[in-house]
Formats: sequence, structure tokens, C-alpha cells
Amino acid sequence: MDWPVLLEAAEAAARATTGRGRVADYIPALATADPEAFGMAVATVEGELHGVGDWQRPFSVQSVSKLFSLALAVAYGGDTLWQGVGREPSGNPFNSLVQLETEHGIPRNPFINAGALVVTDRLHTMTGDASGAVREFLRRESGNPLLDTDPVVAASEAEHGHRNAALAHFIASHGNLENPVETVLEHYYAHCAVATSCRDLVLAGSFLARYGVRADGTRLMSRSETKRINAVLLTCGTYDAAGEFAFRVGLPGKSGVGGGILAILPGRAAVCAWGPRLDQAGNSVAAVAALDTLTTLSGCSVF
Ligand SMILES: NC(=O)CC[C@H](N)C(=O)O
Repeated sequence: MDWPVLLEAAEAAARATTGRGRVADYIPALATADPEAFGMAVATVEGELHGVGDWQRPFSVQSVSKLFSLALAVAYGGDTLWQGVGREPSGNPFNSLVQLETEHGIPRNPFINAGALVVTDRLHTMTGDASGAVREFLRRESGNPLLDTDPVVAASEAEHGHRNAALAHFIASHGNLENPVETVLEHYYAHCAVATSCRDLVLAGSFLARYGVRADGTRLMSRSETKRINAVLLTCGTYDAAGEFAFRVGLPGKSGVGGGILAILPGRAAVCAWGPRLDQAGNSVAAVAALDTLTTLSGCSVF
């Protein structure tokens, strides 16, 4: 696979989206991102690392962190997690409240905000420090000890977090949180507000391409658990646009409102693209275009 050539073509496709989509501003600290920034990286299971554009520039990981909190909750707690959160696509925006009422406080899947709050809660019960566990995992896998929560973004999320607070209280009212609402929200914001780059994320996400094996060769989770996480990524990782993402890109992937998308080519590579302008569903316009081009030109996908 000629990754540098593919990355160049993907970058050209991303640059052609200039002006389309909008930088997220419902978390004010995110609104300052450079709308035309773009980066992309690939880490193969053989240990190759390639990047283009701003691939080493940090951005707010946001919901891409939900992939890591889920992986750790499954690795440490196994199947019990699924008693408190489902694994069906929601068909609703990522921060929607409506389904929780009819579904009695059990969120549809771990990647909408409601589901991620439940995952953070269970991870906190198991580790005593949910956001610390996510940060430590990201640091170790990426080999970047400086990777950290951006306190300005975390504070901005908390200050403007009425909707997430409402979700958490509603879940708690159904008895589906084990820790205080304030604790769960604090740790949720802290892991969403971690600053990472495409480089960090492809290395940190590579355990999913290696069927559950970490950077140091130890196993985080079984092959079957890895397959299941990839399945939930494919069906729910890009919210209400997961069908369109599967159609265009054909890889399990997780997006965040910071503009990053981390996608997995099982058995081969982890790929991350970043561009801050978002479409209606909250996915990066440039990152989707780049990943679409990469899989279309290479013929690589899970299909
Ligand atoms: N989709 C996202 O990236 C949303 C994450 C953001 N921290 C929120 O809670 O709204």
C-alpha cells in the first residue's frame, strides 16, 4: 500500500471542501479552532507511521474519547456494561434527550452523549478515576507523555453543559448511574477535553486494528470484544450519519465535534483525519471527504 500517495490524494479531497460546514461553537472554547486546518495520519499494524498536513497539531478529541472510555470499560468490566447501555444506532442527534424518556434511562448506544455518560460512570466505579484512566491509556499507547486535558475547554464544556447535565440527571433518576451526577460530568468533560493530534490518535487506536493487542504487546481485550467494539463504531460511531459514513468510507470510525475522526481498518491500520468544519450531524466535512477518498482509491474497507 502506498500510504504517502493515498494521504496526498486524501488531503487534496479535504482541501476541496474549503468553506463547507461550520466549526462547533456550542462549546465556546472550540469556536476558536482554525476552520481550514487539516491533518491526517495512518499507523499500520507493521509499525509504519505516515502523516500529511497538520497531523501533529493538537485538537480537542471530544467524542473520539468515547471510543477509549468504552474500550477500557469493556476491558475492565466485561459484558456487565451492556446492562446499562444499548448498542443500536439512535437515529437522533448525539445530544438528544427524547429517547431516554421512552427507553427508561438506558441510552441507545455508548457513543451518543447519554451512553457515554453511563460508560464514564461505570469506568469511574472500576478505576476511581475515569478521565485519568482514559488519559493514561492515550499517553501510553501514543507514547506522548505530554498529552493532557485542556482545562479551558473542560471549563467551557461545564459552563455550557446544561444539556449533558439534563441527560445525566435523567439517567440518574432511572437509577442508571452509580456515581454522583457532578462526578460523572466532571470526568466526562475531562476526557472529552483532552488535546490530541492525528498522530496520537492513530497510535492510541491501533489496538483495534491489532485485534485487541496494545502497543507493548500485551492484550487489552479479546479478539471477540474488539470485533464488537468495531461493530458498534461502524453502526453508531458517527451518530445519525453512520449509514452515510459506512456507504462512503466503509470503516468503523468515531467522530468528535473537535473535527477528528478515527477509523479502523481491522488487521491493517488505524487512520485519523481532522478538520474543524462540521456537517449537520456533527462530523467533520474535510475528514469524511479525506477518508472517503482514501478507501475509494485504495479499495480498502471492511466490505
Ligand atoms: N459529539 C461530540 O463530540 C460531543 C462531545 C461534547 N463534549 C459534548 O458533550 O457535547
